Amino acid sequence: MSIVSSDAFSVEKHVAVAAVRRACLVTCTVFNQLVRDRTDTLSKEDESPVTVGDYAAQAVINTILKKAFPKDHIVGEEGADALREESNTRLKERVVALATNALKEDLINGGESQWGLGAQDELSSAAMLNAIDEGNDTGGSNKRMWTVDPIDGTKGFLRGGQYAVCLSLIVNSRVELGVIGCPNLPTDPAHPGGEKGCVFIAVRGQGAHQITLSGNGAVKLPYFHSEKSYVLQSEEAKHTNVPLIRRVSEELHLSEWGMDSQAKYCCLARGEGAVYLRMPAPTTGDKKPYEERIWDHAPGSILVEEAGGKITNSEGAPLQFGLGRGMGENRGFVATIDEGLHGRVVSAIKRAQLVEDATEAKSTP
Ligand SMILES: Nc1ncnc2c1ncn2[C@@H]1O[C@H](COP(=O)(O)O)[C@@H](OP(=O)(O)O)[C@H]1O
Ligand SMILES: [Mg+2]
Ligand SMILES: [Mg+2]
Ligand SMILES: [Mg+2]
Repeated sequence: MSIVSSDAFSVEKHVAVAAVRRACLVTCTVFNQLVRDRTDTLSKEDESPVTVGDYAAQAVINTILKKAFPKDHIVGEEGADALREESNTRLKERVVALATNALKEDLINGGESQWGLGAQDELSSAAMLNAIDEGNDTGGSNKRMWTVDPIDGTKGFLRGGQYAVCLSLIVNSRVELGVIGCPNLPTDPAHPGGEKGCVFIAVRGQGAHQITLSGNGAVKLPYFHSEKSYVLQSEEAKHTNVPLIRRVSEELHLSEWGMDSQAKYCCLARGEGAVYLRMPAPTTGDKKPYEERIWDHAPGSILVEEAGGKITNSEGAPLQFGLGRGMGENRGFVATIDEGLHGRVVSAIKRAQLVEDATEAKSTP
């Protein structure tokens, strides 16, 4: 029999919160200084955007993780190859400067340990790029590994909407800890125009909490009850199956709420939404559906579970975090706080898929 003490993963939690808060210093600076005039953004091979903020935030998080837990593996979204190209020297210099500043800055309410760099410490450009590349682990089932998504919802970030800095710890395929920073999310759902900036923290068996980005307070999730019942879904139509979600929402009398990033999981966990629903976008020809990545769902999934909710794929099966960087065949995601509603959503999806299949069969000559 294993005995788990109630403060299991306590050091990991403090390190993860410091890493996410420091990474948020980067993303807020980048948004205020750079994104507004649309500089320092590259397109990745899949045409998704990556900004100076994605690179610098991953450098900050990985530097802190490697200092605290040198033996741990890291599965991070970004890699530093593009920054090593001569044509991107200016971008590289900005990344290094931004990451260095965020690692040195005093973290307000950072507690005893700031998990940053001392004033005298310097990291070379090469060391910073190597830190980004520490995130190139392939993932897998029997290891202790962190997932890092330095900016989740990069498109939301670029349009001044929701985005999230996301970190999780997975041990032998099970998510044990998740920390999500949402700099643009109101701290109080009852006052959407009020203070913004939240950090969400979940540890397996210890519940889920929200603190402010400046490190104040701790509210246990869920704590809010929204008057309307919302289905939270991607703002980006290409990331999901919009017509199918519409059918499910209509059947269950739920209102749709489009939002970028894992901020959706956070809103669900605190009680603002009823369902998080994500279904693979329809593909044409032989093209396979998009394979989801572990860093896009591991932190959000533990947040929902520790808030008392349930998350599975659209067929009611558990999510797979031990297959590698990807999550295997994409069957979508269903998360709810209310367990009874979860089953109703899974059934409604089945019915909506039958209608979808019948419509497709009719239109195929
Ligand atoms: N075709 C697709 N289907 C589903 N998800 C996709 C996708 N293309 C990219 N994504 C992922 O969707 C994430 C954003 O999710 P959401 O739609 O909930 O805002 C992106 O994270 P990044 O912004 O970190 O790249 C990216 O990993
Ligand atoms: Mg991306
Ligand atoms: Mg992401
Ligand atoms: Mg990202």
